Amino acid sequence: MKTDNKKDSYRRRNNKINVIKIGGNVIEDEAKLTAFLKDFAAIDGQKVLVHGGGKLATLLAEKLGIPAKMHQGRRITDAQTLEVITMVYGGLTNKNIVAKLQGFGCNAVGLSGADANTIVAHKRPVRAIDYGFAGDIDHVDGFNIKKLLEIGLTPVFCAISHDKNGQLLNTNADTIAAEVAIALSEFFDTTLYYCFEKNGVLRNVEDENSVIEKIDKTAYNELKREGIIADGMLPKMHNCFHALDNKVVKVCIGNATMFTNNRQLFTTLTL
Ligand SMILES: Nc1ncnc2c1ncn2[C@@H]1O[C@H](COP(=O)(O)OP(=O)(O)O)[C@@H](O)[C@H]1O
Ligand SMILES: CC(=O)N[C@@H](CCC(=O)OP(=O)(O)O)C(=O)O
Repeated sequence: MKTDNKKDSYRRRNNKINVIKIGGNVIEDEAKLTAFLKDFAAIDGQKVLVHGGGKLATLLAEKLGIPAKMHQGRRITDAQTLEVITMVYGGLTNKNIVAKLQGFGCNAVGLSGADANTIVAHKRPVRAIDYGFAGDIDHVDGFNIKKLLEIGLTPVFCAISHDKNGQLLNTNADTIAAEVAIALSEFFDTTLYYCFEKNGVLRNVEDENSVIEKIDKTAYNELKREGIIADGMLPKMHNCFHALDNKVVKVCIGNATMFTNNRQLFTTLTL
């Protein structure tokens, strides 16, 4: 109890942090990605970026003759696919993002979960589906991430974890963002933003003006039942509520332009 009070008062005194996840459709669009990174660099205070890149991995794998296999939005990651995603997420995408952020004056450091032992996972056990080298997170080292922030660096995570036994694992970027936000909530008041190409959770996925501004758990279940939330939005929202259930203060889903466009609507999740 004593330790909790100490942690809480440390958090209240100092610390707010934004954990921001950017999705694959924005990453794939050079102009949109650059605009987003410029906005991200300009955000005041401490921040962490988590990026996906699933779309680019699919494109490059196919160019190499490795067909992408997905099940319920998760990539089935065989040994060859693991090589591709390591090159794409940990290499090309992560390093490009870090270089662009440096160009915008943000001192970013690119990380996979193996770096500084930040994200430890285990290979998902084979049940009905064998996901191959897909990792389910066991632990995020919020303390090590805080250390990087304290020396003025902005961590930029790709969607790769490791098993502490020499094995890299592919882990969904939305899940990484939620677990990083949860781990940092031990030290900070944490807000988690999921940014993508749409304006938020939409009542009609074809209509960008149909943003649902607030969704609580009851509304979430109803929207699922009505089929309004589907596909990639299902695991994303599951991650949102998981974060809110675990001390993340605020969770929003919105367009990658939401940080500079004051009139932009977005969705806020509440318990
Ligand atoms: N109600 C909804 N509102 C917005 N997007 C939705 C909705 N239902 C399903 N989607 C789909 O979910 C996708 C976002 O999930 P995903 O592709 O996993 O995101 P990301 O690009 O962040 O990885 C959107 O591109 C959209 O096609
Ligand atoms: C296990 C698993 O599915 N990993 C994801 C990681 C990338 C990701 O999440 O990218 P987006 O955010 O752009 O979708 C994948 O390989 O597609």
